[in-house]
Amino acid sequence: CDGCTGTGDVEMVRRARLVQPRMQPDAKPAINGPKGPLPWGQITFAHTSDTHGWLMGHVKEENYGADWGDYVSFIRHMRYKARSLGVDFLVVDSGDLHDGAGLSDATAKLPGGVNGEVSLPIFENLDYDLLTIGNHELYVADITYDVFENFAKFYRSRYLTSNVQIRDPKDNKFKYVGKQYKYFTTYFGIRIMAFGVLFDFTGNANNSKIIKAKDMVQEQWFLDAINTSEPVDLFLVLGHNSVRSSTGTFPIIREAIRKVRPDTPIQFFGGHSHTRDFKVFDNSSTALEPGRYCETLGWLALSGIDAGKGKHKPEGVPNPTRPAINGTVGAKITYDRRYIDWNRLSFEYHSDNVRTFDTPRGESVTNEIWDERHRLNLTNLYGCAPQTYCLSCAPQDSELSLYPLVQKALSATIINESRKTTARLIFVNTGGFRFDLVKGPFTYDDSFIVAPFTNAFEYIPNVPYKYASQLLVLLNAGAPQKRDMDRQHRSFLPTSADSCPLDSVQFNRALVKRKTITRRQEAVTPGYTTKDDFGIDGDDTPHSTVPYYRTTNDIMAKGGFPEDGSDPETVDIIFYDFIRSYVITALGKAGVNYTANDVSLYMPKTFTSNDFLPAYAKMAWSKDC
Ligand SMILES: O=c1ccn([C@@H]2O[C@H](COP(=O)(O)O)[C@@H](O)[C@H]2O)c(=O)[nH]1
Ligand SMILES: [Zn+2]
Ligand SMILES: [Zn+2]
Repeated sequence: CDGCTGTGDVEMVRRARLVQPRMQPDAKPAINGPKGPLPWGQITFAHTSDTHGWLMGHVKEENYGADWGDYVSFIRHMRYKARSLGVDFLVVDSGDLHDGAGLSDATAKLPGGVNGEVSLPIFENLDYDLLTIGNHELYVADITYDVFENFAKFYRSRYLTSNVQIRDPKDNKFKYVGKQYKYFTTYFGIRIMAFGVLFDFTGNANNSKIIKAKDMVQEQWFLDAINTSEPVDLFLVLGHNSVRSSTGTFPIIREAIRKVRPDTPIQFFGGHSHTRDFKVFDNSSTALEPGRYCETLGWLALSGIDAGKGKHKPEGVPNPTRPAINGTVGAKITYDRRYIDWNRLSFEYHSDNVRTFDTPRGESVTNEIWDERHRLNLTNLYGCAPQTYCLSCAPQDSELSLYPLVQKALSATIINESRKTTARLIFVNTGGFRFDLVKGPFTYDDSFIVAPFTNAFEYIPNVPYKYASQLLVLLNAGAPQKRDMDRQHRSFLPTSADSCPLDSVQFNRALVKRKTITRRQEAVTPGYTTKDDFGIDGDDTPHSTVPYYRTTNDIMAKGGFPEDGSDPETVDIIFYDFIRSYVITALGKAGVNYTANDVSLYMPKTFTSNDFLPAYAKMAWSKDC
């Protein structure tokens, strides 16, 4: 496979932008397209969530290959279209901007750097109407402070954090990261009261505070906001908050608003569970959730609000016709929703703008992304993965799965020289692995895509084996450290089935960012197949379903065990700091008590959960892809 060097210089990037598609003669674009025009209502919303730094798009997957510049261009066209249709259009985001891709995460590894310091300013090229905070803005104190000092100040009254505060180091006082609420009137006259509510998250760093939803709804400022004497035609509640799972707190907010406003429409925009979803609460209250990782743009059209001078039924476009609760006669509010695949074909098609799609701002955002990709060395090659290892496309003990590879890599790389004669058991949470590891060049960028967190390897020395040997079962029976189990899942889908893994730099212009992607006519491709409260017709591009297998909370790797197969007397128990409390609890259940004072670092602080796969790739995989 020539050209698969996996490295690149600035010139190469620039040249790659100019070259024609380098497809195999028989390779077809692995993409099929939208089923038809989007619905537009009296007010229509474009909704992102859980972008996790994927602003470069999925460079190895054409179906999710649009970058942030493409999205900026798309929104510009859609704002124009809304005005010409005579309807309101709002663009909203539900948080989790960090942890998941090199563009956001690599800066934390630079001296004095912070995760997000490059990606957030790129994100800011989008003129969002409303945004809110996610839990990934709160795990690390420096990130929260950066969001408070820069991002929240950039979006000013549009960044809503109704229940999240930060301790400002300047005066040691707790302050809201953004604003608690926003009251505003849209261009066509709809009067809106908006909030931004994070689920009851508890894993935050100690410079922030999350007020539980049940407490927030009793606070005077909230009661004043929902009881305001100003007219409110529509409540908007953004929230990094699953619309369906039991961890979601939207029902609490809804109940509080409904007590004083029984009939006012309430529209929720959720996130966090990485799922495409639409939930109906009552006939004028529903919630949308738009998936993850710049794979989906959520779209919601809503009509029937008793206000404003915008059209309820714009001409020449599909209008929402469904009441929230199926079969309701005479329902005032009607809805429709769509989940748009994040690619150029979808964006160009829906903007009715194939020839002049790229706006100057969109082009410059794309250029900035690719310059930063180079500056941050994201295409640096560790080795060539001999196959694709997936998170959920196969049973977790299958050779197709990522987890046997993780076990092998942990055994080979997590060795403390001074302890190497002591047998060790290494425990990691499967929630720390976020995306498939794809066949071909495994780069610095891919290291964040697969395992973005920088959790330390800690240990408890010399634990009697009779207790340690029970640990995995107890961890997996205990409280989950991973994301909700009911998430929608999707595995990696190669750009074209048998194309050679092109140089990661060239993936962009050569395949993903071709000006106009040709629609594949003959068959649907694998991808998201969503079932929500409105049924199975929400996906904008129809797909066939991909297989999905669940995983356990944690997995275990071994090292340094006696060669004769006998059990050691004692072992070192090694684990990510992220799961320390679960390990201590589980050991207690096994019958032996330890505390945090018994825990110390096993590997240097600088060798984290993000480093062991690169270390393994360097030692085990060829560099000749
Ligand atoms: O240091 C960390 C932080 C998080 N995780 C995992 O991530 C999920 C939460 O991710 P969302 O995108 O908010 O759903 C958490 O449940 C952990 O599984 C981690 O492993 N290490
Ligand atoms: Zn997330
Ligand atoms: Zn989240």
